Amino acid sequence: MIKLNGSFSIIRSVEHRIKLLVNIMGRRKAGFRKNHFFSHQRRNKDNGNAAPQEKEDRRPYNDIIRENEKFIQYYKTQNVCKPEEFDEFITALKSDLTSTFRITGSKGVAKKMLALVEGELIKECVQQEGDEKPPNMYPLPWYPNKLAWQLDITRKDIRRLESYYKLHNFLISETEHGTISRQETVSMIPPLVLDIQPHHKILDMCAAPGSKTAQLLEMLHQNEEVSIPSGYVIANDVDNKRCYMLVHQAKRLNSPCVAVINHDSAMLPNMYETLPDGSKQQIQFDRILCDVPCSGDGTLRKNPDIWMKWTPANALNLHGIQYRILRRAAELLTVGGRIVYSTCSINPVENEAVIHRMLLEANGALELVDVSNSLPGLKYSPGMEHWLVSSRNLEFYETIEEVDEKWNTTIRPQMFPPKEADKGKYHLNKCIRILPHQQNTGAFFVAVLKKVAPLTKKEKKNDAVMETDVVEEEVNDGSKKRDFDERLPQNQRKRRRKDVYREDPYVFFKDDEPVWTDIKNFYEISGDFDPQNLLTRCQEGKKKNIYLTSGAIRDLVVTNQDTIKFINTGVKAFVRCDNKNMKCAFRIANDGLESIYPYIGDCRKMTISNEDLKVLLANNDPKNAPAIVSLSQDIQDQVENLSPGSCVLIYSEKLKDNDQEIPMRIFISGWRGTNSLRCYTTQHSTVHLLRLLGGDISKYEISKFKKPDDEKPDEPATANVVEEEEK
Ligand SMILES: C[S@@+](CC[C@H](N)C(=O)[O-])C[C@H]1O[C@@H](n2cnc3c(N)ncnc32)[C@H](O)[C@@H]1O
Repeated sequence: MIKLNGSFSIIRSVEHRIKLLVNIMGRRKAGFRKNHFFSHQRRNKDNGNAAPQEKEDRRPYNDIIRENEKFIQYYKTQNVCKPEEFDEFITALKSDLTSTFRITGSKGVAKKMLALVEGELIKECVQQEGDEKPPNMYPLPWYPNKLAWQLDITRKDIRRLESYYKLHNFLISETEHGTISRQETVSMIPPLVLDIQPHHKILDMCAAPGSKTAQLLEMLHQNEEVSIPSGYVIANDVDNKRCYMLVHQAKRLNSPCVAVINHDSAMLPNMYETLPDGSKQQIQFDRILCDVPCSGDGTLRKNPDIWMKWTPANALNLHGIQYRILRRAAELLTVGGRIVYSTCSINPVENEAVIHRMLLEANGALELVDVSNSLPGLKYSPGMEHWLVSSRNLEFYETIEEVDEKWNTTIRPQMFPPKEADKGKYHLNKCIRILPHQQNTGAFFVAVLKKVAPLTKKEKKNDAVMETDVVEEEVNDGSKKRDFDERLPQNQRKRRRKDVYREDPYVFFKDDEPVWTDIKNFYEISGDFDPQNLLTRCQEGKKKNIYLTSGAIRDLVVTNQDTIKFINTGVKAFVRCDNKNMKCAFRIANDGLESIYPYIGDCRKMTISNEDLKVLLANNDPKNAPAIVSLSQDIQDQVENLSPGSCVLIYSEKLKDNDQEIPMRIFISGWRGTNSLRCYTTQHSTVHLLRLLGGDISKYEISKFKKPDDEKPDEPATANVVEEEEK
């Protein structure tokens, strides 16, 4: 055992012992699970990582003392960075985090957004009057196509300083519209190294609030030629409330290829899919993200309250659940598939120790992958191959044999590093550890694992299967199909009966769905479209909204809805609108338009010019829709062939990229009235589109700092309407 400074290595007084006991008993009362793995319910809502926030700790961040002697001693002893860098490491951790965002959307839209960010945004929003040196704003070198940007302004300042209100408005409206994602720099890394392809079956095991799920979905939709990719993302979180944050994320991205589910991922039931011959087979995922719950000390810059409650015990308590989540992921992964394991913790017990334990148990079936080449320019430290395990009192141990008996329940043998002779076997140096001073970010840990062989059942020891044993389910070969009703272990079957499913049902269309004939005829939907992928959320009565899923998601929901708690799926494709002028009771919704557009007949499509679209956007109040005669002759000619009702407006532009031309196409749900034309857009989308088209957005550029009397906008100000949600 290595003893540090005496003040930490022993419990000094009887009073202290009593205090500790009372503390522990208090916690037990509240429920062990709640205080540990489920404590995210009380954590900062935007990352679910930080240590539990006690009531008495709630104070303004400025008042928080960013000191913790144990923390300093712990990481100094662990040698997380070179000794000469340690002060820089701590200084960086004590400073506030800067802001970052990613540009998303189709290639064309992203290109145009990038031009705005590089041009106007810097000039207008960042550089302030009289600023000699504007804040630095730069693209992250390792993120493809300059689509991720870091601003050396803190998120707090952007929110707080009046001079940045335009930047704040920009970030809010574009985030709500879905064209940018506000995401921490380091949090962008796991999806990048998962190497996603559009046909992949992807599982995001701990997904809420969903910034990485969003990134996974964007990557799934990378081939713009295909409106509905064959792959999908299953986004899971154990916390029911946080699942609805995932629903919000998924809604922004309008994908028919995502389902949100609500389970403890360490015990995620097997899921099944239907083969062409109608038989069922267990799903083996191609890619799995395990962004596990963690102590979150890598987020100290964003969540400084962690300074006050950090202790080595947090990591010891989390190691078990982190490992069990990773182990379940390894079971659900196909051979040849990839897992990314990530945490925003600096602690090797939550990082390398979990990976080492997994590699050891997998016995050669999993290998660490070196992904350094896919992140050019990223500064990081290689994974640690040696670390110490410390008690909550900062007694450090090299091996399990040294551990004092009193820590037997908290310090486990699997938390220790590989023995010197075995070091080379595991290549833990292939893990990536990002420290805050390396490029002014939060701290983060990423490991990429590849499954090279099926997991095998380990030998039983003393007639008892060890807790750590890995058992691969019988899967995938068709010959080993399991009785469908028996796929859950006993304990989960009981639990299922107790569960109350509050979600509305997912009612997929049948072949002869009565409303479908009208929709199909009115929009001249092509025969390639499978109406069975449409669903409603009500069994009976008038259908209000009709949602679309991909065929694979439909099969997943239908096949697994008895055992999987689906929280949400489907993108809104049609909305009821009982307008007597239209021969169909449903209008097209903007949300599903990108997916459904190729199937809609030309009879309901119109092309629209920049000028006409700007006029529609500036007047999209239904009572004030522009008269058709006030629009261009081209629009008037097209309208002649279009009966009143819902239609698609198509705006196209060709963007120059060196010698290449990149097409940008935007689809908007429109309404051809008897004498007028309008588009359906929310205020955020209106602002976004006007921005993209070079229109006037001055009436939306309202400073939230101005008192209502100073300025009376004729529409509510963007910044006042929606509060931002960041990760
Ligand atoms: C680090 S956060 C995930 C952040 C998310 N991946 C993102 O990028 O937005 C960890 C999440 O794990 C969830 N969680 C904790 N224990 C879990 C478990 N056993 N199974 C599934 N999710 C769990 C928490 O509710 C929390 O939302």
